[in-house]
Amino acid sequence: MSSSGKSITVIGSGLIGRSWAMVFSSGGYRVRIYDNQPGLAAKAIAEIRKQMGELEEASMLRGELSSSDQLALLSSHDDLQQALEGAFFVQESVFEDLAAKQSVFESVERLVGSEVILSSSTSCLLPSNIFSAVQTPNRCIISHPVNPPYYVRLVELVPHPHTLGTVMDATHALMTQVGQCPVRLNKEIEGFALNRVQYAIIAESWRLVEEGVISVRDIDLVMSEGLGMRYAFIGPMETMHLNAPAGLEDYLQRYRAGMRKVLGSTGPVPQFSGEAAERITKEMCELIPGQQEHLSARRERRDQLLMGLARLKKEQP
Ligand SMILES: NC(=O)C1=CN([C@@H]2O[C@H](COP(=O)(O)OP(=O)(O)OC[C@H]3O[C@@H](n4cnc5c(N)ncnc54)[C@H](O)[C@@H]3O)[C@@H](O)[C@H]2O)C=CC1
Ligand SMILES: O=C(O)[C@@H](O)C(=O)[C@H](O)[C@@H](O)CO
Repeated sequence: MSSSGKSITVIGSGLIGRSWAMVFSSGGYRVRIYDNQPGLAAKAIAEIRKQMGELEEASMLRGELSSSDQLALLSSHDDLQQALEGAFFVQESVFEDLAAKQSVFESVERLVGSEVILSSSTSCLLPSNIFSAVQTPNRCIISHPVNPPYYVRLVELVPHPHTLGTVMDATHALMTQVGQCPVRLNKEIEGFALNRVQYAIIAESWRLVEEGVISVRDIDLVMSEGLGMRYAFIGPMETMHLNAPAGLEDYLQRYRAGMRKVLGSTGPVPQFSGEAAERITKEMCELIPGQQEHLSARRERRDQLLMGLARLKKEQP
């Protein structure tokens, strides 16, 4: 898929809209950014200019083009029709509010051809709800990024019940071409995949802290120094596979009872409020300033871990 001369419109110039603009322009696409708050899209470009300069300075700018060439692809617009001119793909990134998103897509559909792909960045809203007022939902899709999208490249592609396979394929190709890592969901489900897993982890972590089983600091270490060190490089399926030299049945034989006992005792979803919330916030404010020194040690740990995982794979039959 060539980007030359092709245009993408980003609607909403906040944290995610800016990130999308940087990602798409890194792939050589012309990007028109629109925000309904006059002047905000222009401010977003000024912020992007600053970020791209810093990234280029640190040799971390994505794509083949220089920062000035990428910036030349960006334009800000306070008029929606102007922003949509020539777009083959529209990425909505307005507030996580169903009515706001429905209204955006109603307006957009009146201004673009039926072949233009309409995509939402929503974290959790279902496509069948977001696009409920769209006359031609077969060109609609969710492209859910993960914060910060410029560095965390996963994009969940979630179809509306009527989304065409060609629209899923074209969006997958676009996201791959701009360097993201798209995954395909075969149907819509609350929370998609990433947030279903993320919220399950958050719920159990919250419960263990709220019930005084473990401290705020230590539950985060369970993730950052334990599961996260593995999950940064291999997923849960590969983890099971590598943890069972005698095969998955062997793994399940060993852990099935334990998994059932643990999952059976996880109980109702926590309130996510009250004393635990205050305690977590207080402790995080005390902990975070000291975390910077960890980051510098990460690279060495990462290389050691990759070596360890490579050895695990080698030992596989
Ligand atoms: N913040 C995060 O970590 C992530 C957010 N998302 C999703 O991305 C979307 C955007 O999130 P953020 O960038 O964090 O929000 P944000 O609040 O930073 O930015 C939203 C922007 O949209 C603009 N806006 C609101 N209504 C508009 C309209 N009708 N037309 C044009 N512009 C409009 C606002 O002026 C604002 O600049 C949400 O759906 C969110 O759930 C997805 C993944 C991660
Ligand atoms: O965590 C993320 O970056 C994304 O999964 C999101 O969609 C939102 O931030 C979400 O987690 C907020 O609940």
